[in-house]
Amino acid sequence: MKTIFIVNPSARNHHSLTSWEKFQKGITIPYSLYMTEHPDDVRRIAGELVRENPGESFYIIGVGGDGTMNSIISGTAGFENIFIGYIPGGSGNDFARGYRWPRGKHNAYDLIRETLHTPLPISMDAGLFSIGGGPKHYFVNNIGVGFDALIARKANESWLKGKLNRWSLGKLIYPVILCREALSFKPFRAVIEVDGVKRTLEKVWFITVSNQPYFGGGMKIAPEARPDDGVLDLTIVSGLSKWKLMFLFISVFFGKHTELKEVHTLKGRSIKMKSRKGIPVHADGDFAGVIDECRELHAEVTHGSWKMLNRSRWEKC
Ligand SMILES: Nc1ncnc2c1ncn2[C@@H]1O[C@H](COP(=O)(O)OP(=O)(O)OP(=O)(O)O)[C@@H](O)[C@H]1O
Repeated sequence: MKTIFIVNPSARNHHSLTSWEKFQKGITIPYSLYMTEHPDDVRRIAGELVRENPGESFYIIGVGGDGTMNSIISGTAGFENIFIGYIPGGSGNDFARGYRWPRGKHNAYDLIRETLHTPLPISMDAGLFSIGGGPKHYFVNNIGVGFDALIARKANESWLKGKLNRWSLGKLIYPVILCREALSFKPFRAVIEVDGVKRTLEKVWFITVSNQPYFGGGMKIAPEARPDDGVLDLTIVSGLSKWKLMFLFISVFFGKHTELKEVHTLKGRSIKMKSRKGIPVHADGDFAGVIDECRELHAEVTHGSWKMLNRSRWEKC
């Protein structure tokens, strides 16, 4: 079993490299290190490892945030002998929350070391999506259409996120942008199809399709979602007044928003979505495109498509 660390030096607005350099000094297990410049580098690295070491198994440990874990899982899905671990180093780290992985670097490292000689893999799901019949991409946490995608996009573009990340306060950007954008956002009509059943929804703020419960740095948007159950969880927010949006924003941290009459939940394996005007889409917190009448979103679950290296935290529940 070989251990490979794949570090995204640009996570947490480039602050992850400095914290990795400090952390690296404490690693006692043998490992190889790759710094990636682009998300696509991971597939090339995984391909080379598997070709050059036939029959060998690998622990691939991502170091970064949710975008980094998306790139690691997208780049390694389909390789039989790859087991994925994580050293959290991003701004939001919802991957750690949703996959019951330690959020502290040192605890995460201990968990990886625990299974070094006796792997305890667990198969996990991912989601696949495409827009307007374009290329398919993976998501590991969730995709969102509407207001949440708008917030994610504005937050990633904001100069303030970089400044806040310097003090590990990056997620404070979300309430700031939410208040600003809520004033001008216009809810939209959407047509969705879940496992073949069509519905037209009016005055939609956003629709999230989740593989695990968390998004936006700790908001429990899909409290019932499990990344190993073979289904995706939809959270639909529609017909909400602007003042109630603030209430929803607070209650979502506790997963209580689903009790509001404006919040509906569904489960499904195959989802289609379209809307009349250009509505933004995010995948794992990164802007992924827009949907409209001609550009439909398709999402599906890929059950058990990758392996996480330690199942011990799932056995306790
Ligand atoms: N393996 C990779 N190598 C280089 N860049 C990557 C890699 N994976 C993702 N990226 C890019 O780096 C950006 C930031 O990475 P990431 O999302 O991991 O950190 P973050 O935004 O600080 O954390 P979080 O998503 O948890 O809030 C991503 O938006 C993506 O474009």
